[in-house]
Amino acid sequence: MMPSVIVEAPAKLNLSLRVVRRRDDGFHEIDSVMVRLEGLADRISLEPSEEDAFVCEAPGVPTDGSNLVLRARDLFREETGMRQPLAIRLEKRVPHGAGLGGGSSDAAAVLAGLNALWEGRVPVETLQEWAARLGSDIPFFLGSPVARVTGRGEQLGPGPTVPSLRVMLLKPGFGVSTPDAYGRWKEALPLEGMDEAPQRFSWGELVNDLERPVFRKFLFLAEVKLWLLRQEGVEGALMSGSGSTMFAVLGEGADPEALAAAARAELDPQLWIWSGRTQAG
Ligand SMILES: C[C@](O)(CO)[C@H](O)COP(=O)(O)OP(=O)(O)OC[C@H]1O[C@@H](n2ccc(N)nc2=O)[C@H](O)[C@@H]1O
Ligand SMILES: Nc1ncnc2c1ncn2[C@@H]1O[C@H](COP(=O)(O)OP(=O)(O)OP(=O)(O)O)[C@@H](O)[C@H]1O
Repeated sequence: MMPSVIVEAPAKLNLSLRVVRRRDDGFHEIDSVMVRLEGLADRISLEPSEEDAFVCEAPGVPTDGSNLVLRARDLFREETGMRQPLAIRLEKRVPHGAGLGGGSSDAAAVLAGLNALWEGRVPVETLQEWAARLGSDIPFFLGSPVARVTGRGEQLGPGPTVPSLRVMLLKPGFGVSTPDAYGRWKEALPLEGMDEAPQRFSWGELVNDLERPVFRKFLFLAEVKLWLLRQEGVEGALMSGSGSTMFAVLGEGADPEALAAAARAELDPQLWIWSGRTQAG
């Protein structure tokens, strides 16, 4: 019997997300700098067994064939002919509907993990081609921790040199649907009082063209951004991907625990909050 493997599936942030145009196939051409996070990751165990099984206890995450973990498993099997039954367990730590690429990262981790069980026979470029069939964001998770992505998100290029950034993530109880966010792009009018200009840093800029359409529907997210920008030690604030996670880039003087307590007291006691670092590129 093959050995088992445990793979980590880290979350991502979009430091910049420019939407260039809507394509004829309904997808949007984007130009984005994506970074992976250090220490915020789902965990997936892939255990060769007598028959297939899949366990995921996270509320709201599908356990049927629509879960990206199973879609990645099935695609790997179709392409390689690997037949070994597997007991798969997915432990979610990354919230879903959050713009953190949780499901995408799970799919990439399964492709990489199954390839490890398959003695690394599939080159990473081929895994990335398969990944792109499952979702636009997935190839990124099989490449460098910082990358510039174009096309519908599946074309990877070298990213800028970004140091490990101190960040704080805040997510309200609701999620945002990615197709809905892209669908509202362009129609949305500017929001009064909202400065959409890129926030510039020595390593690049923070900007997200999906903020305007998403903020129009979820004004609370605009409030979170403005609140963050007023706090001491916060150097920048942005929505990640299509939301609903808002993140702050923290200066060395910021106190994440005090910030989290203030956010819960002043914005929403139910906020999910995580603080840590991005992986350096
Ligand atoms: C918002 C981001 O997270 C930013 O990194 C991604 O662009 C989303 O990528 P994803 O979740 O992997 O998206 P997919 O699963 O490929 O697509 C879901 C849906 O989002 C919309 N979509 C997605 C990617 C893209 N470049 N343009 C789009 O219009 C399409 O309606 C698509 O049917
Ligand atoms: N392994 C998975 N983990 C989480 N959600 C999954 C998974 N597989 C399928 N889904 C479905 O996909 C939806 C979006 O989840 P996901 O975590 O990928 O969203 P997201 O944070 O918006 O990602 P992105 O940043 O790629 O837009 C979920 O609400 C769920 O129905």
